[in-house]
Amino acid sequence: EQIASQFASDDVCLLTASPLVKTVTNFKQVSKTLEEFDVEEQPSSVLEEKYPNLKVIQSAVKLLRAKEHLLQAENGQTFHYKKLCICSGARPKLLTQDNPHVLGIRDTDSAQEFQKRLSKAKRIVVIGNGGIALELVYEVEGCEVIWAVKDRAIGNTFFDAGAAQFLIPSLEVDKKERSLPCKRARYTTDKTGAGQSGATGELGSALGPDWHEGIELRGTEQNSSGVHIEYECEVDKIYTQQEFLQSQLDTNKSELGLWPAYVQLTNGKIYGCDFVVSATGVVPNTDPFLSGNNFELAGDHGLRVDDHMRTSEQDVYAAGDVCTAGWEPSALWQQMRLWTQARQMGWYAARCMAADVLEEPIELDFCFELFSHITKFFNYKVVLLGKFNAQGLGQDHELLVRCTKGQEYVKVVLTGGRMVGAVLIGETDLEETFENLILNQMDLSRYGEELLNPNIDIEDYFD
Ligand SMILES: Cc1cc2nc3c(=O)[nH]c(=O)nc-3n(C[C@H](O)[C@H](O)[C@H](O)COP(=O)(O)OP(=O)(O)OC[C@H]3O[C@@H](n4cnc5c(N)ncnc54)[C@H](O)[C@@H]3O)c2cc1C
Ligand SMILES: NC(=O)C1=CN([C@@H]2O[C@H](COP(=O)(O)OP(=O)(O)OC[C@H]3O[C@@H](n4cnc5c(N)ncnc54)[C@H](OP(=O)(O)O)[C@@H]3O)[C@@H](O)[C@H]2O)C=CC1
Repeated sequence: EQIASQFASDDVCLLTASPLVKTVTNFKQVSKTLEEFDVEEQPSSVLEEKYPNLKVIQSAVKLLRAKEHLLQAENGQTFHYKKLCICSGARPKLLTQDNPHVLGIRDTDSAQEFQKRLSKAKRIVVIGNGGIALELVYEVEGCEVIWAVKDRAIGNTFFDAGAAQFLIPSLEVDKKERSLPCKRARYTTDKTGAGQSGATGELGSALGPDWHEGIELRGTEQNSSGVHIEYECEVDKIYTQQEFLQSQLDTNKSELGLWPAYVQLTNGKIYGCDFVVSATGVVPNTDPFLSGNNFELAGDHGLRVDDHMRTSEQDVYAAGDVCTAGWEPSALWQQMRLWTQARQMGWYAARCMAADVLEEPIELDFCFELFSHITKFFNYKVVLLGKFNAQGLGQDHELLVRCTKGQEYVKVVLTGGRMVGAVLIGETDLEETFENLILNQMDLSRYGEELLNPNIDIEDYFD
């Protein structure tokens, strides 16, 4: 959209493997860096009507020859470009490939497959301790969930053990008694039921906020059988029923019951289950269509981009989950593969492409100054700012925490008396003030613990 509006008389092509195009709507800048928006899937005609110079072509790219500036699509068309931006996202990094008992969740198709399998399940095992696992264990009903996490506390990619402690009781509350959802970015999925995947069957767009809204995530049991958490363990082995029964494992097999699959954890425990959800992160979508070029990849296999979102191939930019920020980041920003950052990177990459064509200078956008994310976990609004988990600070930091059970959890990270990060759970109303305190790096030493005193209106304090 940004390129099409900046170069109204040039042809812009959006090549996508998905039949529907995701668009950002109701964009709202909540504060300097925090933003809220909806993500909607729309037919490509909506976008083409808005930008007459934009053409949406629904066909997966099968080959890129960057030196020749050309792309080949699966529908047989060849495209010559002046500038190209790769936004091919990421795919689930599954525990094991091609195991029919292991599912990942990424797009509408995989979410529907999950729902179908869940509707016949009594027990599932969820592996991983990030965004998807947190959402699933809370949303699934009528099915026992065994949740195996590597860490000592839940949700390690998003918060610390204190926040986890605050959230855990929500898992025990009966779903009917849970409070109403709070406001957050809404993601709407295609209601026609049209699948998203392209010809390769693997290229649907990632789901986003509230993907589970409107999908019933229910197993076969009448009552919710709850979530059982196994801490500090990983998967040792996954057995099919036949493999398990034939194995020499020193365990009472009949006691474990008869299940389609069995998961052996590194703590020695074995659980029978209907299937396993591998919510173990993502890997950028770079193959096979980018092979044969000279792209520099980062350690996480993302396309490394510089501060102008340029890859190592000339005139090829990248944005979103597929890329890895290769510039020296601000002390308060880190990359996380999220909607917010995908939108910001796409918008900034387009501006960089335009600046390069027009030979104009461009500075790294302000949104990369401070990490910020608004989301929802266990029905609580969650705001993450800066080095919210004291990432990279070693021992050189101090934490201040305020917690009211069932209501709010506030944590700030200070280093040298200055605020560098915060986790805000619940309706704290502190995000804007804390964002300002982090951005202006004011010395807060003299306020000490008063900073989180609930009887002080902190907004007035620092006005
Ligand atoms: C279950 C789930 C829940 C999530 N919840 C949240 C959340 O609450 N908040 C949040 O901020 N983030 C969330 N995320 C993360 C967020 O969805 C991603 O960070 C975001 O979608 C990345 O956007 P992207 O455009 O880079 O990639 P994608 O959205 O994955 O889009 C990539 C596009 O590239 C296309 N494509 C791939 N290969 C090709 C090819 N060869 N040719 C043509 N087209 C191709 C695909 O069809 C797709 O349309 C969630 C992710 C998942 C899986
Ligand atoms: N509300 C939100 O903002 C949401 C965001 N998302 C995003 O969607 C994407 C996919 O989500 P998700 O898959 O949950 O990815 P995440 O990166 O959020 O979490 C992956 C989790 O799996 C763990 N893990 C990795 N490998 C293994 C393994 N072999 N065994 C056990 N655990 C392992 C990771 O631990 P470690 O970190 O120690 O490697 C981490 O806890 C992410 O980019 C995520 O940010 C998804 C849902 C909601």
